[in-house]
Amino acid sequence: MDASEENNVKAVRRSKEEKKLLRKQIKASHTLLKHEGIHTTPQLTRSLVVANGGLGNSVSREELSAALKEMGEVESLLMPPHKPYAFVTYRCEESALKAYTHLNGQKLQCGESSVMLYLAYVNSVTYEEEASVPLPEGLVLLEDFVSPEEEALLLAAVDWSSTNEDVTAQKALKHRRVKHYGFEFRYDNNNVDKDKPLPAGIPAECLPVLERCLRNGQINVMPDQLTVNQYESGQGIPPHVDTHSAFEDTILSLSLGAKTVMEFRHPDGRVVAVVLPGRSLLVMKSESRYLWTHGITPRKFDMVPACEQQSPDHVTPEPGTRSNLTLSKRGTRTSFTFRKIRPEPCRCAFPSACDSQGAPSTLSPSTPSPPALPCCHADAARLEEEYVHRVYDAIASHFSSTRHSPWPRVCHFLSSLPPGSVLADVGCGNGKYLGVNPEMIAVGCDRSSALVQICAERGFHAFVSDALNVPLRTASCDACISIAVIHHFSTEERRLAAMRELVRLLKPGGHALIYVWAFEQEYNKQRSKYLKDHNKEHNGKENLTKNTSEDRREPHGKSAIQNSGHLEEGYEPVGKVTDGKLSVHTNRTAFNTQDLLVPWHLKEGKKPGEEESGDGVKRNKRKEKSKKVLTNQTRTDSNPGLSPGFDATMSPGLRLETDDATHSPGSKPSPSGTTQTSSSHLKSESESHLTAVFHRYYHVFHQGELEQLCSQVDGVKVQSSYHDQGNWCVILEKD
Ligand SMILES: O=C(O)CCC(=O)C(=O)O
Ligand SMILES: [Fe+2]
Ligand SMILES: [Zn+2]
Repeated sequence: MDASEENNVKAVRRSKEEKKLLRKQIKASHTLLKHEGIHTTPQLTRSLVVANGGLGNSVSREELSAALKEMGEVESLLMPPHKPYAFVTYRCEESALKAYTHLNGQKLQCGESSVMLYLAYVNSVTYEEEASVPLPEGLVLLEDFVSPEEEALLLAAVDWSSTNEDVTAQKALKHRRVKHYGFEFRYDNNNVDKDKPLPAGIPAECLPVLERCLRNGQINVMPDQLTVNQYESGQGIPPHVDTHSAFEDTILSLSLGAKTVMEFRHPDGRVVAVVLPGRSLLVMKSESRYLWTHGITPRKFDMVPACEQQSPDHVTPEPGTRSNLTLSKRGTRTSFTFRKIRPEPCRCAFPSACDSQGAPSTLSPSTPSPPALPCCHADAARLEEEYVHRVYDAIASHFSSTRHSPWPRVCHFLSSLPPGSVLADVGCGNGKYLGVNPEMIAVGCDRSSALVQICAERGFHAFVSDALNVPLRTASCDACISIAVIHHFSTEERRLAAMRELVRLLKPGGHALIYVWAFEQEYNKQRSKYLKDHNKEHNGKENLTKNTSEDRREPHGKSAIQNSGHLEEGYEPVGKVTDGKLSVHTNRTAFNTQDLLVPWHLKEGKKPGEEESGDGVKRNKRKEKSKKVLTNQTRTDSNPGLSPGFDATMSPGLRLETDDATHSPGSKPSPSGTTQTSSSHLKSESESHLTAVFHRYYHVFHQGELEQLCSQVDGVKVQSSYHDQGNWCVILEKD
């Protein structure tokens, strides 16, 4: 080939790449318009939207900012929380042009992974910032309360290596380790034995700090109880109210070491995230102490204001409504929580949260009533965000640790695909189907970035995507699978849209396999494993039986679900949507409604590292463990519709690196305030466990419903349909 031929080939290749880039860019612009209402323009302007360069893609402000600054002087960089895009405005158009030319279609390295950036000009940067939420009443954060020297002294005062556990009641909880001084706080009854002081009182090193608090008026009596919590990155404490009957009003929490974000939740759904820097003192009094829950979501990154000096309170509304946020990596944090034992019953002004005044244990945060079935697209999206996406992100690692047996009939479908077939697994979870047939090219996507991260760690190709809008070319796949995904869409319209999207990806003649959870758990006189396991539970497996029955009468379930004082209602299996609200299903029982919330329990109290991700041996071990301790819904590999698990997110061995969003599923109010229910709450449990209950939304399909849905999709026919262990399944073929 002579030089001119070579140049021609290069030019052709270049133009092919350019075309490809253009296509991708158009697609990105289209998505921005469709989902976010962002209009891009072909005209050169100073502002650009950077698709894939958002906090929602785990891109940090620093990383993006560094790349953008290389192109010219940046006037502003707006990174809306949780979004997969950012806006940049340059001082002049030349810089914007340079950024467009050099960064569009280029990879940005973020941490160990990279994202492909697509840039487009915008006429205006339209992102509505909401006013920041005030701190809960009675909450005060005092920064730099102790000096670095005092911090070192206090940290050194805690001897974690001590084997004399009786003295300080040291405990390795699953999500953190704790030591108690003065009195032990017992996680089994969420209270203290007031007549059993511990041999070790509050360490002398704390006294100067406490005296300062007395002098400054933060407290008016000397505390006599100290709990030291130590959190590694990825660990947390479930949302709770410190038991009223155990402790007096004021609670001091001194943060040492790495900063973290503590979320405060009001029963009306308001959530305030407070950044606690190292060496700061948090004073919780009155409403913030008695009524709001406080908790730390277990994750490895927090969203914090990008410019910390600006905001003395470090308050960010949740879900994030400020755009000047960045990701902050967590490190080890040690907190000293000082409290005064309460000798008499509490007579606070918050009886709904007061155990002395008849409310359930204070560790159960009060949360509002469950959501109603959505009546519009926006409501549906919010419901799914709260009751599907956040839950899966929260349970991702445990979910993954219990999902290792691929379903035989799904495997059969995959194995029968010819070598070289391109497969898309939409809603791939931990990727358990991506490696089934090594002869094919399999790519997965999932709405949960935490699960996608697990796929990546396992060496699978996966990306974060909503099933309604998969960024793959039309007709690019020989086969698609959607296993236990479509039942999480809360309107028929959205279920249909998900199906259409799946079909869009297929080549003519391509096949899609779809599994959804069935209303009919008994079919052809055969009960599904899901129901059968219920029987087992009633035949002697003691701790399982206990879990099941607890599900039914768990008193705190009540407060989480309906927030009233009658313990028996609200957590009963409810046969229909009552007063417009979704009902809560009782696990391992037959369904009696199609749209429901399936409770799911996260336990705290296991030893750290018990569930590590890793090889098959470890996984098997985990499975054994799981059998012993998991609550009823955790042994549900027999049904892909159920995400099993005790708390995985709090499991150190399985923590994910990219948990940017806040997570405690259910912990945030929806932006509109229409779905205010928390999808998780805490209950106290015996055996030193704390259990958080999560609720996932499901629409279980009646017989024939899946086929009926398929019939509304043009250009595809149902090749076969069947019932498989409590699921309705179809294989579609594209015309
Ligand atoms: O770590 C903290 O700051 C809070 C600890 C806490 O809430 C507790 O132990 O009750
Ligand atoms: Fe607390
Ligand atoms: Zn009280």
